[in-house]
Amino acid sequence: MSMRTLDDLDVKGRRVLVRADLNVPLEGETITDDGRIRASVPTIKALVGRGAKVVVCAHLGRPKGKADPKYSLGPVAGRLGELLGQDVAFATDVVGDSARSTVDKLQDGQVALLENLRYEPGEESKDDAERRAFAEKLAGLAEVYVGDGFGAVHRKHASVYDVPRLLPHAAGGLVVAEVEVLKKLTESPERPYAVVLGGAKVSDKLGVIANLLSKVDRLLIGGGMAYTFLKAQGHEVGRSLLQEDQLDQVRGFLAEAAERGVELVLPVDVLAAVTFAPDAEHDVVESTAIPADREGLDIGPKTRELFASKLADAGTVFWNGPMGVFEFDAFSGGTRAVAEALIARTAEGGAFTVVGGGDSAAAVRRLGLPEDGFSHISTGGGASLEYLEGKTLPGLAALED
Ligand SMILES: Nc1ncnc2c1ncn2[C@@H]1O[C@H](COP(=O)(O)OP(=O)(O)O)[C@@H](O)[C@H]1O
Ligand SMILES: O=C(OP(=O)(O)O)[C@H](O)COP(=O)(O)O
Repeated sequence: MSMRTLDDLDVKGRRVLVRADLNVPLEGETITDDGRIRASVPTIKALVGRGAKVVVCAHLGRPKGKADPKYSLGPVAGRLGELLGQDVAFATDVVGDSARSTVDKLQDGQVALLENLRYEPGEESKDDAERRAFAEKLAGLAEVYVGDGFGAVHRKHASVYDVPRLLPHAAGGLVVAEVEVLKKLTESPERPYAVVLGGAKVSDKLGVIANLLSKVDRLLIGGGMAYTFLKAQGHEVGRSLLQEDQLDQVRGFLAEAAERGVELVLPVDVLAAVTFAPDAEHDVVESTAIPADREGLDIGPKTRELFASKLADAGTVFWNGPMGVFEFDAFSGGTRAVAEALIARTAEGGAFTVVGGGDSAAAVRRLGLPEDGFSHISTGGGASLEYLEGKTLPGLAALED
C-alpha cells in the first residue's frame, strides 16, 4: 500500500481539511479521556508549522443526521486549543454560514474546528448521490485534504471516503503510524495469535468474526459481546446486552470455530447486576445461570483467570472492547484483569500486544495502567479489527488513489 504523506503536499497558505477522529467520551460537557484529541495533535501542529490554514472536521457519537447539543464538538475545540497552545475557532455548523465565515477568517497557521459531521445526514448516507452532494460542500471549504481519523477509516462516509476524491490528499501521521503497526499483525503474527473482543458495539463487531476465524488461534469473547454467544448456546442471559437478530450468525461462528480448531473462549461466570448503575447490587453467577431480572455488567473472577491463562503463552494479542462497564468501578475488574494479562505478557517480551478502540484505550488510562505496558495502543477499535480481517478500508483506499 502506498499512501501519500504530508511531505508530498504543498500546504503553505492553503486551506487544509483534516479529517480527525475526535470521538472522545463525555460526561455532560466534560471530556473524560482526551486520548484521541492528543493523538490528533502532531498532524495539526505539523500543518500549522508549515503555514497552512487548518480546518479540522470530525464526528462525535452517533447523532444520526440531526443537530443535537449532546453531541456538540464545542468542548473538544476548547481542549484541542489547550493541547495545541493556540486558539481553535469553532464553527457552530458543518458546512453552513458559520463554517464558511470561520474558514474565511483563518490566517496562515491558524486552526478551526467544524461542528460534528454527523449532524449532516449526507455524512453517513448510503445513497451515493446524497453523500457526494455533502462531500462537495465539505470539500468546498478547503483546497487540500488530510486523512488522519484512523478510528473512522472503516466507515464509507463522505468525510472519509468521498472528500479525498475531490481534493489533492495525503494520509496524516497518525494513519501512517497505525497502519504500520497493524501490518505487522497481518503479515506474520507470532503464534498462538489471540484476539480478545468485548465492548458494546456488538452488531458492528460480530461482523468481523467470520473473517478472523481463519486468521487466529484463540478468540476470547467478553464484555457486551459475550451474551449473544451465551444465548446462541441456549443459555438465558436475563437483561444483558443481546443482539437477537444475529443469533443464527453466532451459531454459525461457534460451529466454524470448532471445525477450524479455533479455541473460542466464553465467560464461565459474570457479575449480574439488578440495574445499570455504578452502585448496582450484584452477584457473581455462572454464565449459564443468569437470572431473568439481572444484566451481566462484567466478567466474573473465574473468567478473569481463564482469560489470563489463555493469554499467558500467546505470541500475539489484539484486544478490542472492555470486558465490562469499566466506567463503573464495581464493574471494571474484568477489564483490569485482561489489561494486566497483556501487560505481563508484553513485559516478559513474549508477545506483541495491541489494544485498539476509543473506550479500550480510555479504560487503560482510567484504570491507571501504563500505556507503554503494551506494544501499541491504537485509536481505532472497529477500524483495526476490519484491517486485521484483511478488508479494504474505504478511508485508506481513498488515500491511495
Ligand atoms: N456487559 C456489558 N454491558 C453493557 N455495556 C458494556 C458491557 N461491557 C462493556 N460495555 C461497554 O462497552 C463500551 C465500549 O464498547 P466499544 O465502543 O465497542 O469499545 P471500543 O471503543 O474500545 O471499540 C464501554 O462504554 C463499556 O461500558
Ligand atoms: O469510536 C470509534 O470506533 P471504536 O469504538 O471502534 O474505536 C470511532 O470514532 C468510529 O465511531 P463509529 O463506530 O460510531 O463509526
